[in-house]
Amino acid sequence: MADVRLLTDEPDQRHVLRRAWPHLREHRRAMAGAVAVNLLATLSLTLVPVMIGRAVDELLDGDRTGLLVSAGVVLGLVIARTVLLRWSELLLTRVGEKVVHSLRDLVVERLGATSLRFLEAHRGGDLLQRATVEIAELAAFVRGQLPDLISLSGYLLFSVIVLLSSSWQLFGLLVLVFAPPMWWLGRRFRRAAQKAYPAEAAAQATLTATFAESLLAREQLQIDAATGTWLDRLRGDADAYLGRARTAQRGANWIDATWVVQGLTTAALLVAGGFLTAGDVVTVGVVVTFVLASRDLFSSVDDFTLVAAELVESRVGLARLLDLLDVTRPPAAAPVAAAASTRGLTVENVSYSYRPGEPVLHGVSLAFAPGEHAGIVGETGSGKTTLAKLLCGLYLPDTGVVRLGGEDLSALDATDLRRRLVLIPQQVHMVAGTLADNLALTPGRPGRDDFARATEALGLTAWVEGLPSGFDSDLGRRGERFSAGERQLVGLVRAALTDPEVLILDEATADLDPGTAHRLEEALARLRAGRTVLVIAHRPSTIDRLPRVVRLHAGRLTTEER
Ligand SMILES: Nc1ncnc2c1ncn2[C@@H]1O[C@H](COP(=O)(O)OP(=O)(O)OP(=O)(O)O)[C@@H](O)[C@H]1O
Repeated sequence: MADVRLLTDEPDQRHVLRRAWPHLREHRRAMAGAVAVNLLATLSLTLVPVMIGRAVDELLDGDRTGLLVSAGVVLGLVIARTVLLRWSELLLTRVGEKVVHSLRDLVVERLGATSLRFLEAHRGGDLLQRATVEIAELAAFVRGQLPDLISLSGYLLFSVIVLLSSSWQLFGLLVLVFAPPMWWLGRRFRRAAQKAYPAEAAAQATLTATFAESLLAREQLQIDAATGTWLDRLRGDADAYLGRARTAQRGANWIDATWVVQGLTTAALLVAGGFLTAGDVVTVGVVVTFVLASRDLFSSVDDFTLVAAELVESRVGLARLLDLLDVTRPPAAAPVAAAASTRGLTVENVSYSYRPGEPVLHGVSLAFAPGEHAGIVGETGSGKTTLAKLLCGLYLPDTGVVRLGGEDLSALDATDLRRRLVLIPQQVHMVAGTLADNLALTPGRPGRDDFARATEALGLTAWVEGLPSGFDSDLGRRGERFSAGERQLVGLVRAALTDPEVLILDEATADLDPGTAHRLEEALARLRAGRTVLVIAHRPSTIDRLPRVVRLHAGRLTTEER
């Protein structure tokens, strides 16, 4: 089985910022500016208790002028802090949004370009969760908590400098009474959170995946009266999620114990301050500065505890996002082997398995000349669709090689490949919108005139004109207003717009009405000229018309029928 790197439910949390740095690098100037303004705002806040302490001393000394100056400085600091804080929040939000935006674009780009095998190996809901919910949470964190987090870090740093220079004795006391229990509580919280939050995120992704799958399969579940069983499964996932969310919540309870530590510290500062002022070691103003600053410090720690939970969650989300970006990173360009001298499309000793040790194709070798028209037939499950996907490079073979014009498909540029080889699957997928919206999903961004030219060339103008609003006909959320055959007509028009060297049509197995079957045959006959056309044929009428037919049986080529 060809290697496919898989996503991890609970990816490594270590060094997430360092790993995210390549995505942040281009924003580093804007980030540095925003952080600098934020730190200035924090410095203004840190100086307020110092000025109040000085004002208290001036009041006790009867120094009115000094008191007025100090009061004016306090006012100035508060105003400066308010203005600077708003400004920094604005800057941080702006740069944060830009980072999140570019991450989202990158995720969409990577998922769009990643291999079919990778997509099939993961539950759609998990990818959805990483590409939408986790990015949205990251954006919310950037808007809501990131400015607080930077302020808090700055505040801690400035407080230490200011308080240490005011009184080393009171500072020592503050450190002794406050820091050890806070460190211990923080450690308990971190330990609990490190396990609980990734587990909670993984359980949430599982629940999203199960729910997304039940929506897709809703019709089948109703037909089979299996909704109840499925609901049990959904309930099981929901219970698992709730259990993990509760564990995460219990971890957060450690944070509440910080209140007791805060009370103890204030009491200790007041008592020690009383003794120190009585012995003329410090002034009353310094004690006031310490009590006020420690209150600010406590409220910062409270804020920090709130932010800490969000921080851990965002870190988990970021780690899951980086995991997705990591495993979908395009491989380094392989050295291009010298082109073999073969022409057309060749399959050389190709094997493929979806699950290790269970090959569905065994050493298949085939060659289709340029301009050849051939059919691939075989019973259900014989490997026709798998072969078609290998032939157009959607899967890479486990062993062997598929070449176009002598070049290994895996060495071709992805965009070039998609232009040269087009597959029309049995079930052509449509997006919500009009026929024009769906035709626009073709390389080269074709417009109305191109649509008209392509339908004309395929003899489908009358068919389009017969639709309620021509190219503007609404096809429903997933194109459900079109039958399987009509969707294949859309696929053929898209193929005509792409103009590939090789066209592979996996014929729809659903019964086609005679009108649609005739249009498909006619359009395919017109599209044939000058290109290789391979049809995975199911209908006897198609098989009868094919000049060459190869047959697969249980993943092996059996006979060339003509
Ligand atoms: N995405 C997948 N994951 C796992 N197994 C798969 C996948 N797609 C196909 N298979 C298995 O591979 C085998 C070949 O399937 P494939 O669809 O290629 O056969 P087929 O000849 O095209 O069948 P049909 O005529 O019914 O379309 C089958 O056993 C099928 O169950």
